[in-house]
Amino acid sequence: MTLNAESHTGGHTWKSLPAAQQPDWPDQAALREVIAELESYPPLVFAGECDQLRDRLGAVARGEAFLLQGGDCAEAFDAIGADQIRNKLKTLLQMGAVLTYAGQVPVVKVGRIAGQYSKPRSKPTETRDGVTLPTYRGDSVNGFEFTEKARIPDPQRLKRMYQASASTLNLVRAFTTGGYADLRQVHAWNQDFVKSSPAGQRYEALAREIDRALNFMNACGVDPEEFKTVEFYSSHEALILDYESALTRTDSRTGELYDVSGHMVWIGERTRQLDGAHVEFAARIRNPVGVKLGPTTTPEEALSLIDRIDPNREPGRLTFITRMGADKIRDKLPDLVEKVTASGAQVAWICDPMHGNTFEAASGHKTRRFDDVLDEVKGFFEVHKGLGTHPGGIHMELTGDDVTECVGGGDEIFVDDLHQRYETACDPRLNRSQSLDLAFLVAEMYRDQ
Ligand SMILES: O=C[C@H](O)[C@H](O)COP(=O)(O)O
Ligand SMILES: C=C(OP(=O)(O)O)C(=O)O
Repeated sequence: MTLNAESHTGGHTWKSLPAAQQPDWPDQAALREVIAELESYPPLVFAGECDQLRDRLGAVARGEAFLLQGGDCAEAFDAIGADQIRNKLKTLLQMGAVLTYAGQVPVVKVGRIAGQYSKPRSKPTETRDGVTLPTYRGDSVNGFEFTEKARIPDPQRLKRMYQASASTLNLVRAFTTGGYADLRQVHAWNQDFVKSSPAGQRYEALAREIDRALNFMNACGVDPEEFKTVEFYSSHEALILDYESALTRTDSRTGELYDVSGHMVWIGERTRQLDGAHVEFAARIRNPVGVKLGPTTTPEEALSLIDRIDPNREPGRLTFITRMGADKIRDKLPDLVEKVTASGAQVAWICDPMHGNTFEAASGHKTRRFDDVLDEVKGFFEVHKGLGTHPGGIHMELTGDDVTECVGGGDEIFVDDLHQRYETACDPRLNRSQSLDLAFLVAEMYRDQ
């Protein structure tokens, strides 16, 4: 990987195109200084790791593996302590164990982590008690606090985003390769949880089965290295192009551009304009790329996105993350999948059952019903079963903490409970128990498929 001056000018074709959802940085000189500094920082991930993830996602696209992608709606600079990161990872590892064992499918694990600091918003401003301020756009841009000062976009935050991503990724790498993620730890990931929750108890029963299987293999003299570490990748929305461009480098092996801020990046529902900068950016980098598709997406748009981002029809290069809403998925998804499949493209189809199912509770909290989330996933599986295509995975907003942000689940949270631990900076996340409930139900759906 080299830092090639050329890559910051000639190759960055997206810079001349309109980019939606960008902050109004008030101090352009300060922004330029920050960008120059970011350009001198080392990569957070290596191009070879991105290639490896593209291969793994190729297996998902071919129907040989399942993608579990999840994490915070918005990571926060003040939440990068070891416990918080470990809790998130633990939840994803537990979900991965459930899907692998109960679903009997290899699971590709990708966090919404170590870079998910930027949020596209529906409105540019927010009004409280007659006071109107710029909306919060993620810790990479401005502060969550509702004050004039906090809400001014500050480019220094882009450096903090890099630093927070680096610290998080460092710990994630340590946890996933340093023994914590060893499959013989399946019980340890559940210790603080088992007694108090039905999902934890169900998980414990599964962990005992995994243990027996491991003991059996051990007794047969088999103790594969694959069980001792976990392959885990980072991902985030490539939203703030000043940041992503500064972290886009030319790979010395191939001369190709890679966004080295994360292994996989995705383009959101609000920034996937075919003539916009984000799609051009996605087309130019070699990382595996996701694109969110909401209910208004036409098959023609999906096909044009494929032509732009995956012209060589390379399985693993492009992942379509559909987020239709439980009430629309059965109507909207079939036409998309049918026409994309007929075109010969082999994209990975992933279900985001979160973003189409948000509503505001009477208390003013943005929330989601667990049952709607589940129903969208069910619809996703039904559509793919009907068409004979592969339901490739799920994309979740979740946390390892016992928050009360989404209603329902086995350990039921009611609308009146929302205020108890409502901690998200933007959208409501499934808590650990709801995440595990969902993993068990998805594993059943996958096996039945
Ligand atoms: O997480 C996704 C978006 O940033 C979010 O749904 C936008 O939320 P808003 O409608 O409150 O702006
Ligand atoms: C903003 C997001 O989703 P979408 O683009 O699908 O609304 C997100 O996943 O954080």
